Amino acid sequence: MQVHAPQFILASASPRRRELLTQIGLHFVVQTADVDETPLLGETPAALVERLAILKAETVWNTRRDVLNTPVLPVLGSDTLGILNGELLVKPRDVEHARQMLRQMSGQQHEILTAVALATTAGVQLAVSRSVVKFRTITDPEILAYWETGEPHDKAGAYAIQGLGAVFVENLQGSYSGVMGLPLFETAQLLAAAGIHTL
Ligand SMILES: Cc1cn([C@H]2C[C@H](O)[C@@H](COP(=O)(O)OP(=O)(O)OP(=O)(O)O)O2)c(=O)[nH]c1=O
Repeated sequence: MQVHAPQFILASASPRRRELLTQIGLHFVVQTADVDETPLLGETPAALVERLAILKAETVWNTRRDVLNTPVLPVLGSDTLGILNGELLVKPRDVEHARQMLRQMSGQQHEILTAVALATTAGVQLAVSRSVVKFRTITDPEILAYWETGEPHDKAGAYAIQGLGAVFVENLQGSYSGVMGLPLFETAQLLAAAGIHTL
């Protein structure tokens, strides 16, 4: 088996982000950043998603610098959230919260924002992907059955486009990988600007 040297550090616990980066042939190590994801008072969703992506990247960047006191590999951080009628769609706290979000999303369009931040010795570079997702009508029994599968528990907006949740998605305008948690077009551009190429 060939062992590849890591090209960067992924500051994320999300298996989806690992999967997407592996899909485009990148080699990386994971160091998770446990950050407080609570919105600040009056903070817009766009400002929140950018702040959290930067915070995740910078948190890991700073720990690496403290521990090693040497320049380190670039650090990639990311955050995903949804917006419906100006309200945030985050990870559900419980079945009631998921039910409340999915009822509102039923038959409607919502937006998914994913921000990607790359920390390097040159500072932090940021890219944001914005997608519009249209859901078909979803019934209450479907919402409960979906909750029982476990899939929505750790997903922004309480669904996964890459999973069973795909059956709710009538159409999508934007980035499929962005909705899934890491927009590959924007991520590849950020990495390329830091000298990390996929092709
Ligand atoms: C909308 C949607 C979200 N998601 C996921 C992507 C993210 O993992 C998650 C949103 O939570 P995030 O806080 O962005 O990420 P995370 O907590 O999973 O990982 P970390 O903070 O360590 O980076 O929702 C899907 O997997 N599919 C989808 O269709």
